[in-house]
Amino acid sequence: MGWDINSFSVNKHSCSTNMKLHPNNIQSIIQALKKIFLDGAYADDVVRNLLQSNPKWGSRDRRFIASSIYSIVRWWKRYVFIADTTKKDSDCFEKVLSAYLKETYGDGLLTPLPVELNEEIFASRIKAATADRAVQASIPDWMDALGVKELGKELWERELHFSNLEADVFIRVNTLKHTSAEIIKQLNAEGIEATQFGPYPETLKLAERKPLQRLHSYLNGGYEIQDSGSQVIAHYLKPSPNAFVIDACAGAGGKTLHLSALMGNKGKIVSMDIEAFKLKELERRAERAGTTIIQTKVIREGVITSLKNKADYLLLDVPCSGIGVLRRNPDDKWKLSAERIQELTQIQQQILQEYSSMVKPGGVLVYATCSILPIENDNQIEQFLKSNTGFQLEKKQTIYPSEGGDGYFMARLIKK
Ligand SMILES: C[S@@+](CC[C@H](N)C(=O)[O-])C[C@H]1O[C@@H](n2cnc3c(N)ncnc32)[C@H](O)[C@@H]1O
Repeated sequence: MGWDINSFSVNKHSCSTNMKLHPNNIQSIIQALKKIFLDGAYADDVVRNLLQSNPKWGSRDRRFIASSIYSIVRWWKRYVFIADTTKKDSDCFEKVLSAYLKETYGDGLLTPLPVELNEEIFASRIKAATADRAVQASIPDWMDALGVKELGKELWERELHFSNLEADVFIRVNTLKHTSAEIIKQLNAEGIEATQFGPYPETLKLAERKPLQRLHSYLNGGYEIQDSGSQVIAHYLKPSPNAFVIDACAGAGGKTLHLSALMGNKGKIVSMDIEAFKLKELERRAERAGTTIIQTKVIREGVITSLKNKADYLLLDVPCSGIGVLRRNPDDKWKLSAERIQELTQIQQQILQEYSSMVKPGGVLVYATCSILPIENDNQIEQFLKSNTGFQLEKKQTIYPSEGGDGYFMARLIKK
């Protein structure tokens, strides 16, 4: 089934309730957008700092400000088009915000917009936006062209639609400490509804987005916030208890922690990364999770060769474009470039070629990305297998955003 271009629906949560705009809120949103689009700051950081530095704002204002910023980041290109402006205009951000507010709240607005928009022109620009998929779906032209080239029009349009929806919140129950039923009960007591999602009992989906980090259930290490697709990867590696596992691009340890739980906290995991600060965060999370089998190691010269033929299981969760997780990180659309993806594919192949030497004969390697593009996924595995005939592909899988979570790829290889 193809996707109708009009299906890239925007903020149709159009509120019929009356909406008053406070000048302070408007200014805060405009300043935040300038930081994101002019200074290159990340939306998450900007929103967090803004809310933290204004503790007196009420919950309604906080929600309005955060959701306006995130929605405009997601739909930036479309609103720039509708407002008929460019970043070079001195009132670009006021116009874009006005277009967003007018479309979202319509007649419910009780105060004037930052910039008044002509009714007829506004309606005709909304209509004209539908003539161009990259405008209507709000993505850069180069990304739209790459998506079609990589996936074909039908699949790309479908995944684009799902990549523009607001992301659900998933958690992974820490089975070293609790069952899913126990966590569901604890969350209910804390006013949060959660249900099991997908093939694994430890994956729970929350009924609505709520801050979790200050809840007892979270602080006690009962669960981690982790997308449902991301939770498939540790199951793909499927390490047995007592095995020697290397997680070579471990970052802050989302997958390491899951692996240690699947191993029942038995065996050994060496979690490595080139960034020491990420491993420090991993150590903090490991302590909260109550796991004791993880050792962290910053990758320096000689580290990889010192582990040659040692791993029963190796996870390569390589750096990637993040095109599978755009609905969670919409500002990546504006920060990525075709050149950066090219560079990433070279790094991915280098990591595969070099780090695979750590797998012992009979051992298992899982290569994973949070991308749905074959250039970062299937093609990398194909290229690797051509020059590494000692490995054989056991299975591979792409998880698409249309399946409910974020998009991921994983391939499981066996060393003969
Ligand atoms: C997709 S992220 C990993 C996410 C992590 N596995 C998790 O589950 O939370 C990729 C990681 O690779 C690291 N990285 C980048 N280049 C690397 C290299 N040459 N060797 C090892 N790690 C690298 C990055 O610092 C980043 O933390």
